[in-house]
Amino acid sequence: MSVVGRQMSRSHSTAHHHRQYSDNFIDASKWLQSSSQDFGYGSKMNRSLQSNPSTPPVCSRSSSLRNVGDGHVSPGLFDLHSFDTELLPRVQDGSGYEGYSFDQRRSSRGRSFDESEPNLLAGKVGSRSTKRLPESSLLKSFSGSVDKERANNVAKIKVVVRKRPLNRKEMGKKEGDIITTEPNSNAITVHETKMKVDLTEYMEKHEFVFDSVLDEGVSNDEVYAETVQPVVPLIFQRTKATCFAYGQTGSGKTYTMQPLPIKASQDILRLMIHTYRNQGFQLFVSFFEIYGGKLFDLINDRKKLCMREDGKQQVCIVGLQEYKVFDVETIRELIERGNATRSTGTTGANEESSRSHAILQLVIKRSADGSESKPARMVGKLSFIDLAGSERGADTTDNDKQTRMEGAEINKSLLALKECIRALDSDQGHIPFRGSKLTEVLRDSFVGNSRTVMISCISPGSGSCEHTLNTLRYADRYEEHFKTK
Ligand SMILES: Nc1ncnc2c1ncn2[C@@H]1O[C@H](COP(=O)(O)OP(=O)(O)OP(=O)(O)O)[C@@H](O)[C@H]1O
Repeated sequence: MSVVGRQMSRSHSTAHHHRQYSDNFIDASKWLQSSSQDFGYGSKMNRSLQSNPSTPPVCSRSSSLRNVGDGHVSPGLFDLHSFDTELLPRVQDGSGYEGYSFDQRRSSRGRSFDESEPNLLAGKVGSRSTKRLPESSLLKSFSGSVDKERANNVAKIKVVVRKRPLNRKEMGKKEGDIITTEPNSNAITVHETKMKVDLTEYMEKHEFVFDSVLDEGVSNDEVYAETVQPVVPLIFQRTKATCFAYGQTGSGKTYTMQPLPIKASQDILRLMIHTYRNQGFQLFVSFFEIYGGKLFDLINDRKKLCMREDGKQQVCIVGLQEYKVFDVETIRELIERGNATRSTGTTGANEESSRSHAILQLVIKRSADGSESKPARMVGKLSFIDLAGSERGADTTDNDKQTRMEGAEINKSLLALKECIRALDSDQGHIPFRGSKLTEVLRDSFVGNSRTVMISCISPGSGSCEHTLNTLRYADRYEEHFKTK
């Protein structure tokens, strides 16, 4: 298998096993899940949600054809391919950082970005120093030729493993931590207890190597710096980037994915305000889920969506609401709204959300000349996907027909996703995106100038050994090594 983009170096060490026990856990809420349906939007929110409830009319050839309340579905508000990125001229180089502080501007509204961090990271006490790119370096390093160089340096595919701490339940069951990581290494070892025919126990070690291994001491800020932050500037350069969280239920997918879009939109807005100031970039958010092979808009009352292919075999999600956003607070509120819909929608509680794939997209658009009066077209896109629990794919033997069918659908989509990532990894011309709804929806993220980050989340307890091995094998791009003792 090709080693395209293999990154063996680490930006930080995994040495510090400052274990965080379940007391540090926040409740297993879904993405920024809100307990209330009433979000108490302030005036700013009302403006953002009501006056910009969707792709503005100027932005899309299809945008004027809105989805109407009587269930009639008209050409979509959000058409993944209606914006031909190739028609756009490359954006001008950044106009430079002018010392204008976005945080200062935000603080005039009484709350800065960084003040909001604790909400996102609640319950996670980072045991390491946070390794974020300083703002100035983020802004300065992405202009002109540096952009191109950096784009080439960002791996096309990056696979990161994140191990969470043992939780109270696992400790209660006296489960041991069977995962070890090495300092300054991207290797991870699973210690599996096995039994011989004479019933004596032996240990089989499974060693894997990934692009990056993040142990239980790594904070969400560090996860962001290691995964999504490097690709953020690239989406201004016509890149489509996708970040997945894969793993069994309870392994930390939501905990990991939850803060990433907020952090990414902070950086996107910073770049729009500083580096690409006055260049007409606009940021849009959409949030939907794939449940049982069907699409639902999470920020539009779980409205059922349909996917169509146009004459050019380009996929459109008909009716998906897309919100133009100007600040992180609005994005946060939209995500909360989506999460609340996801977990309290007609299909039920959290249990169900681990059977759906949640897809949040940040899309950057710009008109050909950067003016607001001309239709804006997609420049780049960043998709965050909180995948269904991987073990749900095995629900195919369940007695309940619905569960079996859901399991089969999840299985199909996770396998199709793996096939697509493998095809990308080995630079195959043909990418089998037709294998499932999930991969079809993500079609444009796999073709052309794309970046993919897969975060494999694993539980450390001995009771999860089989699922952990399955997750690591799913993500494995290199060779797995076995040792017994
Ligand atoms: N790295 C971590 N540090 C501390 N707590 C964590 C970490 N990862 C996950 N947790 C906690 O573990 C629990 C399960 O995590 P989470 O809900 O993110 O799992 P999940 O993989 O999304 O599950 P599902 O597939 O059911 O949605 C939560 O209480 C969460 O706060």
